[in-house]
Amino acid sequence: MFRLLTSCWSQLKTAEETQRNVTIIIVGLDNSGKTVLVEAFQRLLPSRMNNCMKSELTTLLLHEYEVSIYDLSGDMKGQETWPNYYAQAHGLVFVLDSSDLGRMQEVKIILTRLLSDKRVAGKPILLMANKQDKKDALLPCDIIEYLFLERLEPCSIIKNLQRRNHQPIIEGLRWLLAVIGDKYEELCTRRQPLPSSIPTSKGTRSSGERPSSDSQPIRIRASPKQGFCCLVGPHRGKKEMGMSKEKRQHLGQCSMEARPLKPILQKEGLRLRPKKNISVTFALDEPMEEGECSGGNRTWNTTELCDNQSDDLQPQLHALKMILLKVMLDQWLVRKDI
Ligand SMILES: Nc1nc2c(ncn2[C@@H]2O[C@H](COP(=O)(O)OP(=O)(O)OP(=O)(O)O)[C@@H](O)[C@H]2O)c(=O)[nH]1
Ligand SMILES: [Mg+2]
Repeated sequence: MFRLLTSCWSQLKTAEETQRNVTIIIVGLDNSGKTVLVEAFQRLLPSRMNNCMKSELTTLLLHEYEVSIYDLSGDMKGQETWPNYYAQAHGLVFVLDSSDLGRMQEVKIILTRLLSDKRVAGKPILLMANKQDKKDALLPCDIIEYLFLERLEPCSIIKNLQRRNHQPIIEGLRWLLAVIGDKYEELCTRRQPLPSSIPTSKGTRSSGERPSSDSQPIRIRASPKQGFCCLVGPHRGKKEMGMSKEKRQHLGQCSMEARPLKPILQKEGLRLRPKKNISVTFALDEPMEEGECSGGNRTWNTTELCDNQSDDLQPQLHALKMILLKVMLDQWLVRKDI
């Protein structure tokens, strides 16, 4: 009996010792689906009530991680508070509404601003292209093209509305945690506590209030096998690969002209450069050629999901709800050009 108790105790201690506390912030424009995403996480994973009752904070348990997730508001007032959380975060999730073409330029600008922040540089970011179920949604390769994401991890996940399996968003979170886990010590040393008082905006999470028409919980079905590469691989037609003329025109009608991120960063005195000896999986750089999709000429670092791509996915592409684009931001350095 004593031995049994000792063994239970030592197992408990080991579990405690190996537990890692991770902080993730979820950002993106208002109405992009951040809160819905957190609610989906809460449904899928064991969560913990927070004593401090901060409405924007959710604590989830996944494997050896205790994950504190801050769901930050995306309206103008909320965006002003984001920088307060950067130093505390181990990693970020950026959610964008793929169907809101009129705000794609705004997405690009805030993403640029985000990536330029020294407190964010080197931290992993999971980019989620949400609302793929909407008929006007930009295809993932269009988003890559528009945001000038040159390359993506091929293990990105596609969500399919038709099947009842939420596993992919968990896979996305797992990916983020795995990257954080790899450089946990380093990320921890960079962390700073939250400022004691952060002005709140209306957008702190309030479960339950959802505007009517779009009110669908996330239903994501695709298995991790449905890798991003099946959307952007060379077997797709050129027309599908590039942005349609109408969409380009629509984007062109936005109040602000689309500009590559690199010049924006340079104008702001910032420079992107790849780390030496590391294969780059995500680059913010020059725009691609017309009709060329980032997947067309990429060299995949891993064959894991490319091998799993399936042609029978093709008819379902427009029914996809959400796509996770795993962005290896940590393989790029953003630094002040002195
Ligand atoms: N059609 C569709 N609607 C979605 C999807 N995800 C979220 N929505 C809807 O989009 C609206 C906004 O979602 P929220 O999660 O509140 O957006 P948010 O990013 O938290 O917005 P802020 O808190 O204002 O920054 C809600 O009506 C959701 O039901 C999706 O994948 N497809
Ligand atoms: Mg919200």
